[in-house]
Amino acid sequence: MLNIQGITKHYDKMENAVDNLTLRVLPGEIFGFLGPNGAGKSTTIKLITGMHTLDSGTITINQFDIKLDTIKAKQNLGYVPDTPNFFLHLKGIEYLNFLKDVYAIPSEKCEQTIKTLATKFNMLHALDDFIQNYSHGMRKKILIIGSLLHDPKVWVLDEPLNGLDPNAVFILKELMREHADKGNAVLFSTHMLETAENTCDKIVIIKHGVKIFDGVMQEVKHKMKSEVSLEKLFMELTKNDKDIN
Ligand SMILES: Nc1ncnc2c1ncn2[C@@H]1O[C@H](COP(=O)(O)OP(=O)(O)OP(=O)(O)O)[C@@H](O)[C@H]1O
Repeated sequence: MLNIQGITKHYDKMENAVDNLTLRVLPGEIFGFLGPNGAGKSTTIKLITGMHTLDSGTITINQFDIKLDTIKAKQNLGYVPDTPNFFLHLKGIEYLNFLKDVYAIPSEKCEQTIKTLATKFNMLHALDDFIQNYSHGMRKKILIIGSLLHDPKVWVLDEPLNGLDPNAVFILKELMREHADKGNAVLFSTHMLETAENTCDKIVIIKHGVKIFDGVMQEVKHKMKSEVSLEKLFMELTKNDKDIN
């Protein structure tokens, strides 16, 4: 459903920020995207969204190529950026209604989704306030709500857990599971390994833009013949630069 094939991106530095990366997120899967600071996670996610252009490789979102069929690809994508400081001059409800118009979502359906999600995230009371006056976590929540209004086939979240309170983390994990269980694909980046371990069906670890692990925890445990934690695996892989996959 999300198909990333041999993508490469470099900025002005000599080395690639993302280097020949391939990964697939299938319908029904939650994919955890891990890696040390500067590994290339946000760059990859921005390539998926079309905010950055690919040097080479292809990305398809529900079979629509982000380069060749940009509008359709974006219609199938829900995106939560890592920094939530957007549309600060709008009220929460104005931002959500703006998205309703952009994605041409029927009003009744949209209102219902807003009500359901805002209630879950304890944001109903804040919808008439300006986003500028929101806390970091509230800004994150309004972006999460907005990213789901059009019921995207592929939901991509860049460090969504940062700044959320424990209740919101719980709700978000539930929403990711529900969204995947409806046959959609979910990919999120995080440094919170314990959450990744208990939320994700599969994980990929990258370093210097290169994939160093891609698989399911059960496979890892089997391969290493021990009950290894994701934290231990991560430390080992990112320290030694070894590809055990
Ligand atoms: N706009 C940019 N211009 C130039 N270099 C950039 C830009 N954005 C990212 N980079 C570089 O690309 C590399 C990958 O950065 P990226 O933000 O994708 O990493 P990340 O895995 O998301 O890191 P973190 O976990 O710290 O958020 C880094 O070396 C970074 O300095």
